Amino acid sequence: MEELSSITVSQREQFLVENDVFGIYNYFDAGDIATQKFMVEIQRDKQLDYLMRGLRQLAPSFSSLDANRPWLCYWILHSIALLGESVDDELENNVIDFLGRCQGSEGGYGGGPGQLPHLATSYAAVNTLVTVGGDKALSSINRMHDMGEMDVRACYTAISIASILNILDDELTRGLGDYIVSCQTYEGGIGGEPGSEAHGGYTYCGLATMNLINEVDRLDLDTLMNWAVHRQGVEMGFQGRTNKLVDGCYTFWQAAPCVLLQRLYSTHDLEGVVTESIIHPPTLIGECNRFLIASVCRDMYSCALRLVFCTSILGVLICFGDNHQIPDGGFRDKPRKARDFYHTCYCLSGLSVAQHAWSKDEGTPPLTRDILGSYSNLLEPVHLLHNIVMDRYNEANEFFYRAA
Ligand SMILES: CC(C)=CCC/C(C)=C/CC/C(C)=C/COP(=O)(O)OP(=O)(O)O
Ligand SMILES: [Zn+2]
Repeated sequence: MEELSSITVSQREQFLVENDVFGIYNYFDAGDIATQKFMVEIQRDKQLDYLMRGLRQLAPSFSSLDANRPWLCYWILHSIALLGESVDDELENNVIDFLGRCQGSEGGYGGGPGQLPHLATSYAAVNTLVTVGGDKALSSINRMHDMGEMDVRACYTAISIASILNILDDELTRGLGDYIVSCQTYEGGIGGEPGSEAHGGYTYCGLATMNLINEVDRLDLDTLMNWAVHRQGVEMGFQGRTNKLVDGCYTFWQAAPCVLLQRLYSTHDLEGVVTESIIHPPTLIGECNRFLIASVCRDMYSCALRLVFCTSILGVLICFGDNHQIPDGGFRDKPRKARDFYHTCYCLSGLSVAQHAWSKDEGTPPLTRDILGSYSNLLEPVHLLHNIVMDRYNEANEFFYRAA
């Protein structure tokens, strides 16, 4: 402890996280096959139980999230959809009715009934209604809109909503590409505003937006990719920004950009950059020095990419949602933190992205080697630009195409 007193707060926190995480990996490595299998198994029943209970009733401590109620609907319903399940008609109707009461008279959704509409809660509400699916949910959305804020998350939520609802036009996209390009930093990632530090959350938002408005080639994609793959630390999880702690939710915010870029490189015929890698999830389990592998591969996209995906799956399953420490389902930020619906949503989303990263097309299921643990861990694929389960997105796409 004497040694610890001479280091900074951040170094101390990093040290403690590494200690926790390596303790879990050592426990995993020392375990027999049955223990290891159990630790990497997504316990669907327990996850669903946690999510369903949250959808019906929340504890009084959730009152601090009163301005985020559409987000709670999205985190929970999207997690349920990722697990390949849906809710009964009564709950669906309650969700549609509740979100209807959050909708402003001039369009947009507030954080709760009577609250001012906000782009972020509008994004959560639209994604929830698309996830619920069906004419009643989709036709409950009033497609009028009103712009307000100015940062990369606001750009993304507005464009994501407009794209899904089929109301994207030149007026909405004018100057947007210039703004996002101006938010890409010297590190390669994207910050929330010009001059701000690159961060995984905004990098996802910026890259997804540039894809949606067909201007992605204007970003420096090589430095972006380089920045994103280097956000994975020795703990195997991802950090949101340089020198910060890993956190389970960045498994989505950082891995989705990696997959988006990988697909972009493939369609631009730059397959040499992303070639088949020799490292597969089973090779990593119980194997000697995974950290050595990480450092050897640091500058090779091919290895780095597959490594990113398989180690992040391992990390997420045993550190952010491990069965021996969160026996009742749910995922969390990091060891010692409590589970919550936000981290459950984004850990599961990141797992899905990683599982489906190597599928050739939408209809082709992933190979067994790309699913860590049993194949029953397979999650539904998501639309990378909206983080909505693919078949729900396709239904909404057709619906709003007809409604145009
Ligand atoms: C569509 C949508 C919801 C987008 C949100 C994207 C997102 C997650 C943005 C992150 C914002 C941010 C700077 C967090 C830093 O928090 P921190 O300092 O507590 O965390 P850190 O140490 O991990 O950076
Ligand atoms: Zn987080």
